[in-house]
Amino acid sequence: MKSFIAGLPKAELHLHIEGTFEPELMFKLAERNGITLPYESVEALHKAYDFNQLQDFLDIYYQGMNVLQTEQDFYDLTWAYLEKVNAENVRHVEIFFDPQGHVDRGVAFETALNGIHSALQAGQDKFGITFGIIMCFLRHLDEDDAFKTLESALAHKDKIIGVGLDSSEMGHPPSKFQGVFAKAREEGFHIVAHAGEEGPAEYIYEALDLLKVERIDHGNTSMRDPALLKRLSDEQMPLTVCPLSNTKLCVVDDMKNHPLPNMLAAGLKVTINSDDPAYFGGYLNANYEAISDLINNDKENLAQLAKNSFDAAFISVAEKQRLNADVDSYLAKNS
Ligand code: HPA
Ligand SMILES: [Zn+2]
Repeated sequence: MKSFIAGLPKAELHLHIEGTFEPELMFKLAERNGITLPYESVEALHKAYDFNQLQDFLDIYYQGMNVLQTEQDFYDLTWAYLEKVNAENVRHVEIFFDPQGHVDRGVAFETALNGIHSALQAGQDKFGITFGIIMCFLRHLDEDDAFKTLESALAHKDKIIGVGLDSSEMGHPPSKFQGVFAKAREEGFHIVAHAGEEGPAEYIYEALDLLKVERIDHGNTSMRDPALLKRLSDEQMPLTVCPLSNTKLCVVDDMKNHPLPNMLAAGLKVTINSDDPAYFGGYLNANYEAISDLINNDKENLAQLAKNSFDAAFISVAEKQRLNADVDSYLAKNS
């Protein structure tokens, strides 16, 4: 099944570029920028990746980000990710970045954006991987700060396709950001939000009704609310599910108890994603491999998840059809 997954054409729709920062590259860039990391070695840093909840991870994630200083750093980070996913037959990526995580420590919005964007453009030219950039608001900060961030983005609509919401979920419901998301919609950005990773099903309703999202990032706690499940299924609202993230952050206690099969049985449009692969133990194919047993190692089921990733992407209908046809012909040749 590993080789079937490896060759399957697929898209990644839930990926924080700062979460692809591998310890080896972090040490290299720290040295280049004259920064001393609070860890002795790559191994010591790896050992710190032991999380009981989302906040444990976020503390380390924001610390790692401090190393990113120059446009070249953001380029190198993004390029390393593209080389990985190119080897995994990923055909399209929509990646998050956290501008406030950089601007608040004196790194300009444009430094981060231009570095990420030019690497993605180079990846499209060299590997044919198409892309979109989604900027996320940090929900532990206030809505004014998010408004300022949106203001910065308006000059870069050619590079940013959407707006999302991430960071510490509990106590920071989507309703806190209703105004800034209304403005982002007016400005024509696509809208997504993390909801129901740790937070209650109520936060998923808020993301749908108040932010008017086009996809839900995670959405695990919808499983506790049959009426919400029915609605998500009726609307075919895509969920960007992240299996290795879920076990690493203890959202799910064990992969064998992952809700993916129940989500599919409920008729949800589920996609598989890696979230923060440098921290959670695997890139996109490893996430497909992690859930393959749960869907009976059935090639059609795996192919359906890949097709869902194209259906849920912010690309044209013609592109979706072309990419889905690639999945169908791959399945036909490899059944
Ligand atoms: O998994 C996540 N959840 C919330 N915020 C995040 N920021 C990076 N990764 C995550
Ligand atoms: Zn995420």
